[in-house]
Amino acid sequence: MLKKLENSGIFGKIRDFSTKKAAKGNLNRYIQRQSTDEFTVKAREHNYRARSAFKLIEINEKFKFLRPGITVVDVGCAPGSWLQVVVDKCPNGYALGLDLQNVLPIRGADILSQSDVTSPEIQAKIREKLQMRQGTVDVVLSDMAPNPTGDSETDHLRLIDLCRTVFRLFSKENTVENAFELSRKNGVFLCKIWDGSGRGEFVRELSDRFSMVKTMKPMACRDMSAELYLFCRGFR
Ligand SMILES: C[S@@+](CC[C@H](N)C(=O)[O-])C[C@H]1O[C@@H](n2cnc3c(N)ncnc32)[C@H](O)[C@@H]1O
Repeated sequence: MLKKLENSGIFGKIRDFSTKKAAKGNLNRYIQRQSTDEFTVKAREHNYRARSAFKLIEINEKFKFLRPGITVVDVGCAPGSWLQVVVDKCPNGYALGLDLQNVLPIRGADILSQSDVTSPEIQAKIREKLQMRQGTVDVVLSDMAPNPTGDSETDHLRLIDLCRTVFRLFSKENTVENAFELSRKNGVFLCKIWDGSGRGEFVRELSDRFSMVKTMKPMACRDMSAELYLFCRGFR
């Protein structure tokens, strides 16, 4: 990759030699981090499908919300590393994952591939699957990421919108036809956002419905990334 960039002439545009050397050095370090960073290596060792497994593991170590026997819905689950963690931490529970993309099967999880959470038909399917269980959900996870447009503010607002769609699906006074119920006994909603101007308002909306809303950036998030996780507990 470094060679390709060199050939593209990008470094030729930097006149100052020391700056050029520093830029190449930074990029080299970045490329190395991509393929060998601690979490990528650990993910391979533990057979997780993605390094993001360690984000959920860290958040769970802090808040201890994944436990045996619970029902978990994981929205935007592909390739499936969060689901792998859920299945592992919640034996005898029920894990339902869905994603726009195809997701390879995971033993112990129910998966809806090629499924858009904003579609009423898919929402009806989720509700149907949950009704076959006890009906309420203990934990709703959303690690969704829409395709980036390149404009960070637009991307930020689109992701908040997606998170809001999920939030409204289990909200008490919602009028969404296919809503399902989040447990009032310590129900948890964990969602990823990309930081930006709409964060405050969304956190306020969540705070109206949850007794606790915490913002965190797990160690496995890449340094440059604007991603943050909102952990909400105590649904009312
Ligand atoms: C960062 S990945 C999730 C990684 C996953 N947590 C894991 O650990 O394997 C984000 C996913 O969100 C999905 N996604 C984006 N918009 C979606 C939507 N409207 N409905 C369902 N999934 C969506 C994408 O297809 C993508 O696979």
